[in-house]
Amino acid sequence: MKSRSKQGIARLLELAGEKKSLLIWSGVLSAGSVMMMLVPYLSVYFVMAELLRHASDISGVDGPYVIRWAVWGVSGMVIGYFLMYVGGMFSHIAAFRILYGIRVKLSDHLGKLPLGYFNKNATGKIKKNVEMDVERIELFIAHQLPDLISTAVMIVAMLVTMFALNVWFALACVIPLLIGFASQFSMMAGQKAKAGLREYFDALENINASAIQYARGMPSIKMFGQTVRSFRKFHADIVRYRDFSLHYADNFQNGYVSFKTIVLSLSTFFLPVGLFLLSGDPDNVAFAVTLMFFLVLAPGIATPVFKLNNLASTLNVIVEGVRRIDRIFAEKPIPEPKYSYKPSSYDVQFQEVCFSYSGQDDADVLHGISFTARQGEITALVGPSGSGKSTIAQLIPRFWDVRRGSITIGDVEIRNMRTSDLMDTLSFVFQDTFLFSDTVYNNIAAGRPGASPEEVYAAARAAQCHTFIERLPDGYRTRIGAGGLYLSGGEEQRISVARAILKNAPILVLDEATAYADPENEYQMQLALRELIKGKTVLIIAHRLATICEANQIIVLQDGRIDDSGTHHELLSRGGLYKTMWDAYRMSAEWQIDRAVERKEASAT
Ligand SMILES: Nc1ncnc2c1ncn2[C@@H]1O[C@H](COP(=O)(O)OP(=O)(O)OP(=O)(O)O)[C@@H](O)[C@H]1O
Repeated sequence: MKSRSKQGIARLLELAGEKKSLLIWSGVLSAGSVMMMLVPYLSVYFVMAELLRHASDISGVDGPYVIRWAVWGVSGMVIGYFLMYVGGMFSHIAAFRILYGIRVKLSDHLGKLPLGYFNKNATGKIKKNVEMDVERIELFIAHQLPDLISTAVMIVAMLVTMFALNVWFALACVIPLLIGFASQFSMMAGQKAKAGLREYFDALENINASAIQYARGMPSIKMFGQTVRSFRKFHADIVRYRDFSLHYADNFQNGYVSFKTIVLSLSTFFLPVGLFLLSGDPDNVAFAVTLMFFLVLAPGIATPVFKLNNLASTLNVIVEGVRRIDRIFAEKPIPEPKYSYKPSSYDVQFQEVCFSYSGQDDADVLHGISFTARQGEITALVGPSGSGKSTIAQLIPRFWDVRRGSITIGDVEIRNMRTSDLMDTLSFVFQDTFLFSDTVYNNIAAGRPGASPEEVYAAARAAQCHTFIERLPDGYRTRIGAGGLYLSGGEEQRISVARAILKNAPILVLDEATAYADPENEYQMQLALRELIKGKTVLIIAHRLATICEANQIIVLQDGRIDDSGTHHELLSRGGLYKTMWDAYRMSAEWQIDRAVERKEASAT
């Protein structure tokens, strides 16, 4: 926990771990490079001084001395560039290693978070944290950090030189500089500025989240003839971002303008001092040279000072970015047990399970659910929409943890199994199929890494998808998803069934697995599933009640409670909610048949 107290660069370095030495080297080399880059300035000074000293008799100039300084000047520049190049290499290597490290850590951590986290945080927001904030860190480490060091060193070196040459001139430069910085600093580093930056990040995250929602919702927007303005959230977020940015920039205006005016007019401050002192001793050549040197050097300090100012504001952005990345790391993963128990049998038992998505007991969507899905049997969950079927199914792989009660597999509470062990015992076919942007083959093979091609093809055959895959342009090598081919809902679902068949886990959860299948395919899939479920604990959620008539046990749910349970015939004979649902289902099926017959007769006449 101690590490969490670190912030900004320190936390970044901590995240960077062993790559710290590269950063230090890059800083040292950048500082060295800047020192070398100052040598040409010094050489100009000494050459000028020599020339002015012998202005009345140029033949008295020490030629070898002038040449020596010229060589020093050129060498300093060459060495400076070389050090800058090597330092840049180091900082880039460090930056990309850090980028890689943080991304791997983040994705690993995100993978362990309960699904509730993704519910609470929109995809766009997570994407911004994982992509933009991390990317900014790379930019900062690779370019801006060495720049920051070299700029700071350059300013210090220039100031030291100034003080060495003439304390009064130097003070006449430094005091205005400090006043300028103070006016900037008060605006940039105060609590108000920090809060502003936080608000700026929030506005940016909101825009990201609503932009993604906007793009995803495009079919509905088009379908219902909505305009951009009518997609209120996105529009409101854009307006909020604009207003906030303008207001935020406005706040800095006065400070920045006075800072810039002061830094750009440093000669206004030291020139009167210089002329006043020179008027008392007009023949002092050395003093005149120093004044001239200041006239060259003082405007030269403006560039690094502006740079330092910009980099300092970037630093604030980085600190806030790191804070947001840390916020993801601070999210608690699903707790893993110290020792993982492995079940020896695979009955799935719910005991008095209560659950709410928010964690609050007054928002429970499941109330005291108890049932056992036996190994080798099919248990079906039925009930009206929103009665809690999918929630029950998703508690088994611990997408969320129960609020009260327990779920056991065999004799092991699932919270006493490591996630990897729990996942090994489960195959899940979701209502909303998710396929990776990858080849069809890899999508199926994801079910069991290391499976042989024959096993992958056999799973595809069993899931009734081999034939349509063979017909795709590149067969199993066809890429699907973004940048590839799109499949129909039924095809996607059969590929996910093939994935589950390949995994061949002892517990199988099918959440509307045949929802998209047409009658012919549904029959084929039923055959495939019959093969798949032999000897396994099977939990099926189905709206089409015909597909679960033969289940060993049907659990009827209503409003998150078990209304009844039994076999199809038992439930029908009791005449409760199940019978009502069955009658409604039959009627709708008959209505569909009647409609089909009518259409056929109409087309025949
Ligand atoms: N991610 C979620 N966050 C908050 N509430 C949710 C979430 N998912 C479902 N719910 C709520 O939990 C309750 C049960 O939903 P669930 O999806 O389990 O029902 P279901 O019986 O599977 O419905 P359907 O047949 O329509 O899929 C509903 O009131 C729903 O609004």
